[in-house]
Amino acid sequence: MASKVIKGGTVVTADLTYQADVKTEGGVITEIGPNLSGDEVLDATGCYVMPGGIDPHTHMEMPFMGTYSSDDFESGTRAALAGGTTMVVDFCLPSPGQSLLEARQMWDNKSTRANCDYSFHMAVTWWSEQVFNEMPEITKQGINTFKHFMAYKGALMVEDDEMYASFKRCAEIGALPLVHAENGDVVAQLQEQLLADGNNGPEAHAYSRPPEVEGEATNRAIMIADMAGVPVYIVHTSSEQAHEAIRRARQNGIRVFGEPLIQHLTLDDSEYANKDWDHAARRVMSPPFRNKKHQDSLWNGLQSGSLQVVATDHCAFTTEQKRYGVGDFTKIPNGTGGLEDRMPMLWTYGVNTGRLTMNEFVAVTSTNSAKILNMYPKKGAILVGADADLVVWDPNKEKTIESKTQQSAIDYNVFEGKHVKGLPRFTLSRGKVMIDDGAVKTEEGHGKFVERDSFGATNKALSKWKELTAPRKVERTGIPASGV
Ligand SMILES: NC(=O)NCCC(=O)O
Ligand SMILES: [Zn+2]
Ligand SMILES: [Zn+2]
Repeated sequence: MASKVIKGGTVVTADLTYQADVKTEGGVITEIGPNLSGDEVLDATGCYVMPGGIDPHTHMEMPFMGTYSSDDFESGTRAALAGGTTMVVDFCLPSPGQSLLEARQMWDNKSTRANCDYSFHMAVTWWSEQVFNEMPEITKQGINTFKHFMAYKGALMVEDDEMYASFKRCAEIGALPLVHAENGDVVAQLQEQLLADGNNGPEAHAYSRPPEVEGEATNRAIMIADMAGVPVYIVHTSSEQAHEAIRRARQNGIRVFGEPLIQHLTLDDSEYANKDWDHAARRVMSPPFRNKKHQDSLWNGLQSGSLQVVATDHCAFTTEQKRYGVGDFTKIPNGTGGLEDRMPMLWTYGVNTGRLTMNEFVAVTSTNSAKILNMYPKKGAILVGADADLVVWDPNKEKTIESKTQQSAIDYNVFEGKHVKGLPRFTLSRGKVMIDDGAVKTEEGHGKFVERDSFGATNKALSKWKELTAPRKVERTGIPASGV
């Protein structure tokens, strides 16, 4: 591949902002500095050159609620690149009783179509000696994160004893557990009651998942992880109650990460009151959208560092699929899209409003994920030797989001009508220009699997600490004779 120089821009990383050209060759960054030359020049005048976005939470072609999410690895990663995201981390989802290795194979087959690099989390959807035995093999295959669902009773949900066993296994093999934290038993009861009362519309989805079910489960997951001696990552943190549990734990020295979604940061629960059934159902996801108080809490968490990354949980269903739930909200496939819009929306509502600095933006959209998931500085960095996954960000480029021009395969967009200012001029995946001033030049199959080793920095630090503070038998002399 010919060398390229990104010229005349301002490099923005998680910790620095400076003027420099960036040269790429063979898919990696080879030089950073003034007046560089190369075979091809990309004009970055007036732009910020940033590490490409990493979305740590997506679901392509996910088998869920009797259907499959509609974006596959081709359309999903095309949408990602169009919005400045150069890597996604998707979930291998074994069906109950299925081997983890077999599920991995299935996701390998689907991901051959990816336009950008990707990695996988492995879900623990059932528990047995087989799962226990296969977990280390999965980490040897470059997957160091295991997802647990505390919700979706009767489907993906695991019980506390299973979660504790799996967390302990994660601690042994240096893996990081991820948790969807909602109290699935309480949700199931609330769903039943709402339906019995004739509350069957999409708004009842939100009523059945109040912030308390999330706060309780988040706290429980954190406490169980701490007892198992492993750090924990809470996905789609949407409420003050969940954030409060994370914040409190972090202040007490517990290793926990929190991941808000761009949807929860920028869209609120008034959407469910819309008179149009389709409008409300299209926004059904778990946890549901919250009110302004919760949104403020999430923004504050990103700013103060108690929440670390912004994801999408991209899991896109068409209107036709959402209509499976007409007359029974519990059958509306849960999930929303957002891959193309995460970076522009966060820039517009975060950086342009002063809630986030540009460096904080890079941290929460890219670098923090790379560090937490143990792939830094290959990903998430602008350093010599790092992969040339880059976005040349034009802070003056604007558009109104509309589904008719989006890359995603679905027929609507939950951000429809939002005006964003700040968009990619170029998006590069390992040095290849994929988005060129709005023109999509993606290449199906270009994406490669990114291996992530186990025993990341946080696992190492926590296991050392747990060893140091483990219960120890007190050795005594002169023990009195038993009283019996
Ligand atoms: N979030 C959601 O509603 N759908 C995707 C699956 C999940 O992450 O829970
Ligand atoms: Zn979830
Ligand atoms: Zn998800």
